[in-house]
Amino acid sequence: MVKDQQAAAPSSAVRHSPPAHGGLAVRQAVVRYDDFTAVDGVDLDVAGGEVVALLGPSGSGKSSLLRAIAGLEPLAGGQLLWDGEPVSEVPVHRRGFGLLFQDGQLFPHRSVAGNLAYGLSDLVREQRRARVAELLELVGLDGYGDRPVTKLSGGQAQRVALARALAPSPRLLLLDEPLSALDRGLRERLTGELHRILRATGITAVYVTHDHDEAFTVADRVAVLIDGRLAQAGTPAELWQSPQSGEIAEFLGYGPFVDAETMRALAGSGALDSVNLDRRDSTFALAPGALQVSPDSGIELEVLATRFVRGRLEVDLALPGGQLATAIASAHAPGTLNPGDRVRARLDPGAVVGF
Ligand SMILES: Nc1ncnc2c1ncn2[C@@H]1O[C@H](COP(=O)(O)OP(=O)(O)OP(=O)(O)O)[C@@H](O)[C@H]1O
Repeated sequence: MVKDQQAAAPSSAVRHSPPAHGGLAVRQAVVRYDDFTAVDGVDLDVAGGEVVALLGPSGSGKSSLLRAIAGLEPLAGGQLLWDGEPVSEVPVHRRGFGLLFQDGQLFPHRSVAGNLAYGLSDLVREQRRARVAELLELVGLDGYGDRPVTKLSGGQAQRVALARALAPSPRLLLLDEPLSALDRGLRERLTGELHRILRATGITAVYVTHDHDEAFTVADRVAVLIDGRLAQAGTPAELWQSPQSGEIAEFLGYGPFVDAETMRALAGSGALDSVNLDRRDSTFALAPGALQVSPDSGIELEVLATRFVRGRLEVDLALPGGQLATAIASAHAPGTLNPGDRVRARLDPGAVVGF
């Protein structure tokens, strides 16, 4: 697999702006394992220079679709086009696509520079050296060229793996959960880094993740897969503002879900007419932070538990229907609210969607 990836047609320059042409079209893609259908008629377009995240719960078919795009899994139906040309029958190493997996699969016996230079054998020595230096700078590892890869931290190793995947300037970069083996803090930092690096190269990319925050940070558009089908695709803002089903909203981090009666109690009269709410809806989903503890107005609710998270107090409250909802108590110091206390809470109607 690594060999195939490295054999992808190399070229010498990092692109610093999106290509004028190029783009992937997935048409009615089907991936089957025996009689189990893992990807079920997915249509997806990725324009040149665009980063699209495939987001979905475990087992929703994200990796299967990515592997089919790479050519590592055959399509049982549908088509893949690059720049309008069919590529479904093109072997992996001739697609010109780069791959990056959770475990970057570096060559352990080579140095950092040796790993990066592997796919650059068509360049003369000086060009190769310059390209390796350029890539190390791009991923924030200036001066690490001589390091054995066995002496890198997990985060550094994934940066090297990314640089190696970018080295031959693939026309499409396919990333499968590239940060999921790292701990949370590092993952959050590297997510922002990845966003910067992908933008700086102007590369076209498909990024598989089950983490909505990661998808929203890295991608221009997000395609949500559920049970092998494309449930919804849009920009992060479009998805967040208008999830098309409760299932998608839940997966994006909305919750709790409340009925219209509870919603009316929370919102107060009139609030159901505000932008996002429709009186015909029967279920409403609250975004994280939709409820705020307020000293002087709002509905009175009982405190069930409190937590101090990232410098602010979060309070679990019992809603009128008995459900639990977390509110932010920005004006309260830790220890000033306790289980059993009653507080007032206000709802931000813009942070609620109805179904
Ligand atoms: N080689 C295989 N043989 C049989 N079934 C498979 C194979 N690979 C995946 N599957 C099944 O296909 C479905 C989709 O798997 P896939 O790995 O594509 O999902 P995913 O969304 O990437 O999940 P995860 O986030 O857990 O990696 C799952 O039910 C999985 O068990």
